[in-house]
Amino acid sequence: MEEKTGEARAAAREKRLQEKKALGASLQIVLLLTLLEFAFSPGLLIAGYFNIELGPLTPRSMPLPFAGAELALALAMLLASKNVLENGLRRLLRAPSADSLVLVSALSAVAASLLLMAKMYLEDVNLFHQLLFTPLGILLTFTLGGKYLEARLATREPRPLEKEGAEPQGTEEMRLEQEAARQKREEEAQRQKESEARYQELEALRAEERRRADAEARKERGEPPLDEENDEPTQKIDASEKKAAPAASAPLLAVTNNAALRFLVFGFLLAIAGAAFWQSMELDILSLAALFFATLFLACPAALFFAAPLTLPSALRKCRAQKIIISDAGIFDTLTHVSAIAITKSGGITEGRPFLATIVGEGLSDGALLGLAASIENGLPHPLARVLVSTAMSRGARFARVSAANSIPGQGVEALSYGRPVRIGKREWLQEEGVEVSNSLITKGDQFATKGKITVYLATGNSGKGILVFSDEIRRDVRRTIRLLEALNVQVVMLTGDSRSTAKRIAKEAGVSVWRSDLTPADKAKEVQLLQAHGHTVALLVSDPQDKEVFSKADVVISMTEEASDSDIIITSGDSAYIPQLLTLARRTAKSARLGLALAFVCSLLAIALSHASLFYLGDLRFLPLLSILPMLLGAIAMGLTPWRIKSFSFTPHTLDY
Ligand SMILES: Nc1ncnc2c1ncn2[C@@H]1O[C@H](COP(=O)(O)OP(=O)(O)OP(=O)(O)O)[C@@H](O)[C@H]1O
Ligand SMILES: [Cu+]
Repeated sequence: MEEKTGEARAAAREKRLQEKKALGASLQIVLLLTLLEFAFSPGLLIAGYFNIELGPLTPRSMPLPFAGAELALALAMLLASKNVLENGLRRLLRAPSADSLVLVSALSAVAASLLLMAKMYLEDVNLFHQLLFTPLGILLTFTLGGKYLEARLATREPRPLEKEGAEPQGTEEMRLEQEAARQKREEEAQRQKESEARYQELEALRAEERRRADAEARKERGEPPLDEENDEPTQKIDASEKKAAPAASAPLLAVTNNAALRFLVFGFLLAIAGAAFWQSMELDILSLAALFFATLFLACPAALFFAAPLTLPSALRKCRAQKIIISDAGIFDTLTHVSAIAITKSGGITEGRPFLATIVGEGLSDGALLGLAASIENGLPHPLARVLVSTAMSRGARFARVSAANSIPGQGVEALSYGRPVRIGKREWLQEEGVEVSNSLITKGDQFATKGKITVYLATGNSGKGILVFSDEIRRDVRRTIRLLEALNVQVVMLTGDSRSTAKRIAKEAGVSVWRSDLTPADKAKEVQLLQAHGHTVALLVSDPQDKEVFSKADVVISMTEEASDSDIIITSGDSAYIPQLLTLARRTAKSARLGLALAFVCSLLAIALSHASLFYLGDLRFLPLLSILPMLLGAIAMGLTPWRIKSFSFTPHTLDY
């Protein structure tokens, strides 16, 4: 599984930047060589056509030396495009990519031209104007140019939102809040690092113990002791993976690679069919072979490489206009495949702004309960903890002295107060820890839970002392969003760490039919993986930027707050209705690209048909170079016209519905 951390993204970006530089350099060289090639063949031919006497420079009198010079230029071009061609070769037999298509096409151009040169030499005819070296230069220029534009698109920084200008009200407050949140996050990160270190120590100790026990058991059984280094194999795998040749980055739209395979197969079929036809017409073998390779060359639409740079920017612009931040243009391709979305309850389904609704005490006053709870939670980053502390402060509850708290993710928190353990969290967890919770307390708690409230139990020693009941409103936009998602055939799953009863009620109110409750963060990650195991491409809608574990598993991470800066897509307006619309936009983008490719391919087919017609009616391939340059241009133009489907798309915010 690909890890989607900030570092991995930065590394990928660095790689793209280097690729871009290399592509830019190759592009310049190939462009220069193509221009030279142009001066050579069409230039000299036109001069000859107008009877401008160039003496020894006229290809009519000495075609072969000129062809040789052109060949030399063409070989230099191939050398300059080495990276693309090598990459194409590497993938040709395993999984042909767009680069493989270019490789086959480029070599075909050279092969066809060499055959024509052979014919020129053997039969003493002048076929100078049929050579495919200039079209080859154009093909390579288009390829490198498109790739360069794509790399530029991939490395563009997501533009930060305008800082100045009309700020919505309460921005200052929001900024302060965010600042505070950032500080909290940093503290939390520090704490997490410490606890991780502790955990690793513990793991190491446990592993040591296990090894020792293992060794002893073996000794008893009289088996020879195992090698100590049992984690060596994994290291070896790592090393070999690193040694593998540096593969080029994936294209921004996978559709280009998928289409390339089809073009390749079609090209071969057409070339074979054409050759078979002319064989029956008893065409000489050299012409036959030249035609075969020329067909292969024509079947490759150079527009393939313009698919991403010509269609994606309009989609990205649409997003930017709605203040949707897209971290990486490549994520659009993943979006087109999204078939399931996991939504965390707090913040995704509910507002994510819980408030303390009621306190149910048993043997402790409400004030004492609140004070004790707040003292334990003091300084913890959990949303419930923050609410407890601020509520306790505003109500003037007295804080108790407690030891440092130990929080268990998805369960609760424990601390020591006057030597006695005090715990606050889920009922099941408390009971597992040996806490007695009275039946009347359980009944009351369940009543609140079935109403969709979050119930947190507090216990001192091993007796339950009360329940803190939190309310978190359902988002107003969520029902519509879920309906829209289902209309797009996207499976919606709600994930929550809360209890079954609470989850059931919230899910029902929001219109979510599939939900999973009582999940720890690790369980949430597993749920995402389970969906993937069922063949889904999974988007994750998160509110809590701390759920790193789940983050790294999902294919796309969407969030509705800028706090979660690690996510792939941030909908800053916080309107969840944009999510289904984003999926629609992505699907349309892919469709546009596919349409453009289809048009480009039609241009190629037309060129192939015309070249056969020319052989049939005129008896030679005199228009071959023209017939190969024109479809490339037309294909690229067609590609540029397809984004009209994206331009007609517009986001409709949820509020318009009211
Ligand atoms: N610091 C805490 N204080 C009190 N209860 C806690 C705390 N941490 C976890 N819990 C208990 O565990 C449950 C799940 O917590 P978790 O943090 O996994 O869910 P969440 O992120 O708040 O909500 P969701 O999973 O719905 O997004 C909470 O509802 C609460 O009962
Ligand atoms: Cu081509």
